[in-house]
Amino acid sequence: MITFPNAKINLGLNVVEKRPDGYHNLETVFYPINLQDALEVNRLENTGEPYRLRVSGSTLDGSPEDNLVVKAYTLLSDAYSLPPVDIHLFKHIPTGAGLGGGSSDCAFMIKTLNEKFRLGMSIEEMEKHAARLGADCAFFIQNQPVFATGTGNVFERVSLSLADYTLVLVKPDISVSTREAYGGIRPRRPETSLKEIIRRPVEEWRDCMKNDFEESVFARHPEIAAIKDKLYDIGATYASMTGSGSAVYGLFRNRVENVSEQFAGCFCRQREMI
Ligand SMILES: C[C@@](CO)(OP(=O)(O)O)[C@H](O)COP(=O)(O)OP(=O)(O)OC[C@H]1O[C@@H](n2ccc(N)nc2=O)[C@H](O)[C@@H]1O
Ligand SMILES: Nc1ncnc2c1ncn2[C@@H]1O[C@H](COP(=O)(O)OP(=O)(O)O)[C@@H](O)[C@H]1O
Repeated sequence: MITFPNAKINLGLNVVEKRPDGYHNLETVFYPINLQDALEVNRLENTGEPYRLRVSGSTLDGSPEDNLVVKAYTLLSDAYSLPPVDIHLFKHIPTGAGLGGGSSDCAFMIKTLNEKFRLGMSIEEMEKHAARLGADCAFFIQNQPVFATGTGNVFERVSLSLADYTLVLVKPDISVSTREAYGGIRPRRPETSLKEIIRRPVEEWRDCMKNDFEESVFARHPEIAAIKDKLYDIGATYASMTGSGSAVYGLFRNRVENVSEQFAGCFCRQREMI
């Protein structure tokens, strides 16, 4: 069985408070985008191993046990009797980007195992398992635009469509650690809730929709700030870093000419919004 785990962007991100467990409560809108890995899962016959993982496309650091698709398999193996599996992951979504690629692979692995081996889990059960493996994994179970609170695991559906926009996504060759990014933040509640801001026209977002990670990440990496400025220079209606970075996106009313040349040296993709 083959599925295509997609990336997300954050529309605004407010880190509102630090929790006693060291994590942070946030408010953000998660929005799925058209940039995908591929994940194939088959039964593994006659090898005696519980699983085999092959990764192609871009390389990933760490051993197979560190991979979130294997963590998802291992977690579900504790609760259900699962046969050995042969996993092939084609990585296309850049990592350390704020695009949630690893989290999406994890959630799609849970959905695949549920369907392929008829585990009978409800959406809520799958979300609960996903949330144990990463703060933003649960979003990818339903994969619909949501206003997210808590650590990024409490969702409220929002009726928002950006289907009329073109996305330009630019990821410089810089990785930002999520843990470090949270460390650079002084949490506070925004004056206007994001839930209210997303109801305004996209043209107004530039003046009121903020990603709280930008201040400290841009101070450390001015190259990332320069990408955002350039996206506005070439006509973006709205531009922002996504999540804890380092990818930056622009929403455009029309397609952009020669976009790869404008951001030479960066991973750069242009896609219609979902
Ligand atoms: C910043 C966000 C916003 O969408 O996305 P990304 O930039 O990773 O895509 C998420 O909150 C990232 O979620 P995720 O990437 O799943 O985080 P995890 O692996 O669970 O946590 C990595 C580390 O970040 C910190 N962390 C994470 C989430 C959170 N709400 N508060 C935190 O303080 C913790 O120090 C944790 O050890
Ligand atoms: N299947 C996977 N794909 C990508 N990263 C993974 C995966 N499994 C584990 N990881 C680890 O998770 C970390 C965060 O990955 P990812 O979710 O892609 O980025 P981000 O948190 O920037 O959105 C990476 O540093 C990587 O080592």
